Amino acid sequence: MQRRPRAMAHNDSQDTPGVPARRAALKLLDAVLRQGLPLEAVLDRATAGIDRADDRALARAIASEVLRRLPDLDALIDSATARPLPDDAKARFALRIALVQTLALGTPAHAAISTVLPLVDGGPRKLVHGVFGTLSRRGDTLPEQPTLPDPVAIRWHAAWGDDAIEGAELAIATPPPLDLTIADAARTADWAEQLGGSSLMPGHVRLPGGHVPEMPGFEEGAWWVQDIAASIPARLIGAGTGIALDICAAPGGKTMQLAAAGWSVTALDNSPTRLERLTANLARTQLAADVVTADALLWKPAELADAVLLDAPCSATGIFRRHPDVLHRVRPSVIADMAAIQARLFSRAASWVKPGGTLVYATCSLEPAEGEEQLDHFLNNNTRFTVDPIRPDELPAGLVPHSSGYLRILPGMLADVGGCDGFFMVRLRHGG
Ligand SMILES: C[S@@+](CC[C@H](N)C(=O)[O-])C[C@H]1O[C@@H](n2cnc3c(N)ncnc32)[C@H](O)[C@@H]1O
Repeated sequence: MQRRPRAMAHNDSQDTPGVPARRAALKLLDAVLRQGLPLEAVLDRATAGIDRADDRALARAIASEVLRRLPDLDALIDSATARPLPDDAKARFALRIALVQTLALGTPAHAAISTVLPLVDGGPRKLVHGVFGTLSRRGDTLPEQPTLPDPVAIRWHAAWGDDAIEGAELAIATPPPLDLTIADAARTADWAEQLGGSSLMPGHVRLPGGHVPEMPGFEEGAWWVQDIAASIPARLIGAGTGIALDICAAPGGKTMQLAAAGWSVTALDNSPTRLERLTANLARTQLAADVVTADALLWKPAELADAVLLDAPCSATGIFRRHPDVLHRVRPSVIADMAAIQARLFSRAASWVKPGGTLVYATCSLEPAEGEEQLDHFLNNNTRFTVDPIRPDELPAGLVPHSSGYLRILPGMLADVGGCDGFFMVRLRHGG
């Protein structure tokens, strides 16, 4: 484990305005880049003591943008130093934070550097000031198409080729749209009109953005936020009145889809805090499900289900647009660990499906080990199940099922209408 930057020990109350947000951004970057933690998991801790919501949001925005632009920021820094700074040098962290503000977030140069220099107090202030000044005078900019970190580019190139790399790099530079799933698909056109959005398929509305709690329909629970790709696994199960098990359910996007489609849903998750969000979502949308807090590797249902949805825990590399930390902290060992858990969950989920019933397996991952390879392994070990091929008419225009019947969503797909998350999903039928 590398050393921690000394700035961690500082008392925020001593700071001038603007500095606490940058100090929190430094803590977030330290947690992701050096400790390998998810940014969301450390957000509260890193921003503790910052009263203003907009300062907390700024800290997160700065850290996220650094993570999106890291290889290009580092190339700029290296071009202005005689010898490369170590990756974990406090000066490099400070420069990344200052530069991303001027080059990507529109902060004036004097504000960006004056709020970052206190982060290196008692350290290389002169160096940071000098490198920042050199780059500002040169008028260097970041490339329009950001560069993926090398290990990710190599891995995804080997799996998916040039187009996916190009698609991923362009996706990093484009703010993702806000997708909503409409509880009553028959009202899709009404909501698209009321909210000023467009629809890519029934039950879906896409907007450029928005302040969700203030938007019409939020309080009455007419819709919930869900990327269009994430809405497809539950759509593959369709409407029904039998028993559906959603066994990695929280925060509940797919549980709500299944409940709205008529199923008697049991929503299971092993995270009590994430299940609190699921329960609040059900209350807001006035949809019903039995909520169970349990480890799916130990739990068993009382009876077999007509449909089982396994939206398995995964590396989440498919959601890099909104969570760019995955580009840096998901290493091969993380993927292998997740794949081992997925294989166990997949075979347990299969044992809970009635003869003739449906099993959907999905991951928001761009790693074959969490998608195609899981399916191969499952089919080799569960001969009662066959792939129930996904049909093109079940998908938004622009997404096409693989010839083997599953759906692989890669970066660059749907790019002309704003893109979507990366996913793998397959529908299987229990042959009895
Ligand atoms: C991809 S997320 C699910 C997202 C959810 N299906 C939705 O649409 O809102 C995976 C979930 O699996 C849960 N999980 C991880 N390991 C689990 C286990 N062994 N048993 C039950 N849930 C688990 C996590 O807490 C997480 O909420």
